[in-house]
Amino acid sequence: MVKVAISGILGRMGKTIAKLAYEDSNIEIVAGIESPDCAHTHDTVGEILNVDLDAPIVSDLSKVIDITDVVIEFSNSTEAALSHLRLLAADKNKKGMVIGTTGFNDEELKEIKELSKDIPVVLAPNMSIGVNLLFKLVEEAAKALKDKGYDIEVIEMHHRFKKDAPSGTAVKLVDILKKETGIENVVYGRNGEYPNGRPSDEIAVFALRGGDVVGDHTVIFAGLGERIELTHKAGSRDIFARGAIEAAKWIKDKPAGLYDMMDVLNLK
Ligand SMILES: NC(=O)C1=CN([C@@H]2O[C@H](COP(=O)(O)OP(=O)(O)OC[C@H]3O[C@@H](n4cnc5c(N)ncnc54)[C@H](OP(=O)(O)O)[C@@H]3O)[C@@H](O)[C@H]2O)C=CC1
Ligand SMILES: O=C(O)C1=N[C@H](C(=O)O)C[C@H](O)C1
Repeated sequence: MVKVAISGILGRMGKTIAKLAYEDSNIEIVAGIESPDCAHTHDTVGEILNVDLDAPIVSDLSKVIDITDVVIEFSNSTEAALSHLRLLAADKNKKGMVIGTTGFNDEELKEIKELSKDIPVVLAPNMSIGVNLLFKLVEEAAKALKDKGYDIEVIEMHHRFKKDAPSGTAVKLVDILKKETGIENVVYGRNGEYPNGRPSDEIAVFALRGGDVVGDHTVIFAGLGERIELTHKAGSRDIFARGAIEAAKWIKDKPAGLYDMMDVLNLK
């Protein structure tokens, strides 16, 4: 049995994870964590799910750290996620953390790497099986098409409420593409004059926002006379939530270190 505290419990992902975790006989939800600034609409996770579950909703992780094995972090705040990680890393019991929050800057990522020397951390901008397979397929395609005259464009679309752009998944796709192709120049959108047309040594990223789109990602490799498009479309947040729950089970009792969903899903 893995005892989890879910951070961002009142959010879209927090509620989805709580619903699926409650149905999982190997998981016990011991607490929900919300922002100290949020309107305190629920006292327990049971009230959110409309079930008999007395797990308290708190705004201070230190109040529930002793009863928690793993924190599942899906707040929309990178500062909140980092402050939770700092607390866990400093705790003598070395609990694990699964981080789904996106939008970390380079300095924050450096700190996550440093703190994960003390506790096991799964950090993944996308916890679905499909997207993690997409990462592999994109790596293969980029390897095969490197220096063969294919322009690379990345397009993502998400719901109108999303706070960060481009998505964490698109950032990871770009990291893979940069590594495999050696291209360093990344542009975000286009506007203006291009007298010499599209430079071959760039990767372009387009972040679309609108409506209730759960999350779409496409990588285009466009050559002269043909085009390959690798696309993943999420139809439900359950795919991310299931991944987060699997990661929480996987990370319990793992040695300290920084892991990703490729480790959890054995896709490496
Ligand atoms: N890795 C993955 O597979 C996926 C990652 N994500 C990422 O997860 C994050 C959350 O997404 P989503 O659920 O749609 O966002 P929501 O905005 O719906 O939910 C986030 C919740 O976090 C809360 N929050 C803010 N500050 C704190 C804090 N200090 N402690 C605890 N909770 C806090 C927010 O409260 P308030 O509203 O009051 O600010 C809100 O209730 C985003 O970064 C998103 O990109 C999303 C889907 C899949
Ligand atoms: O905010 C979201 O909704 C999502 N965020 C993640 C990201 O930024 O990549 C994953 C998913 O696409 C949904």
